[in-house]
Amino acid sequence: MQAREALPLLQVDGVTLAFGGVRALSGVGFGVQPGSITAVIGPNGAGKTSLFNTISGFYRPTGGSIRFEGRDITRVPAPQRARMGLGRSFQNIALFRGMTVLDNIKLGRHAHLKANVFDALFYLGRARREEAELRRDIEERIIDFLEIDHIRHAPVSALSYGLQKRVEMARALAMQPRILMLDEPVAGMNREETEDMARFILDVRAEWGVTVLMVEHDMGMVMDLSDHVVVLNFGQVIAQGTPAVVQADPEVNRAYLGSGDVGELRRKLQAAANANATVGAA
Ligand SMILES: Nc1ncnc2c1ncn2[C@@H]1O[C@H](COP(=O)(O)OP(=O)(O)OP(=O)(O)O)[C@@H](O)[C@H]1O
Repeated sequence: MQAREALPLLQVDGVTLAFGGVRALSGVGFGVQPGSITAVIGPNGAGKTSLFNTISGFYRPTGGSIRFEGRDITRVPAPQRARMGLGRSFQNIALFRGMTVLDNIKLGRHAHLKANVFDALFYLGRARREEAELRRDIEERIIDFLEIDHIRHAPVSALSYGLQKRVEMARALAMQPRILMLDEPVAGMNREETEDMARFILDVRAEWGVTVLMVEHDMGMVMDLSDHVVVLNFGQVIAQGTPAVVQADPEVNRAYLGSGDVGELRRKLQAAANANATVGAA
């Protein structure tokens, strides 16, 4: 929890996105505070992936603006946004499956360094040595942190789904992001894998100082981990605030009722509330 409101690290204002006649996003606005864990939730088709793709620059919004560290990035191309510090994972894992874990992580790092190729040429020998050392340091720190040392030389295709998700997080971290965007980080995971991932998300903030923005369907996890929750429905923000505020919002309940998800949502919200009451605030 932050002691006071700082300037948002990421500010989304009035973002609108249309695919032909389909309005995927309509005037979406929210801020991500530095050091926070912010979650975007909503029923299927609410616009969560479209929003993520717009923030990371894969989609160009038809209206509105996105500011990152105070700078307007609405028209900045996706690779540049990544180098500026917007790292992300994908709903359907986007790793190179035939390559090893380590090579996938190296690729994340490479994307980060690409902008400095010409600078590096100037300093050639020294810069290259320093870069190689730094690169190794970062890779080792990430491998150690995510507890994936034992699989570093394994091809990604041989790993369980949970481990692949962890490697994807490692690759995103290798870019040394200021904000880590996680698209359904625990989708398809069993309970143990989910708990591991929740711990990594909390630790990534605590130990690496990385701000987290995630899309997630697992309500227990969202309510446990998040400082701020943004609820989308039909491409609009229908509620946002702390987990407690969002859980109490009648429109949120109606949105899930309309989608047929309400039984599941209520059960999970109740479980999360009970757990919070027992454990106290995180
Ligand atoms: N590439 C696309 N072309 C056309 N329509 C799209 C495209 N991507 C998304 N949409 C539409 O935009 C709306 C929002 O979809 P989006 O995938 O962003 O929702 P979501 O909240 O991520 O859903 P889910 O939880 O199922 O992943 C939907 O009506 C969807 O059909």
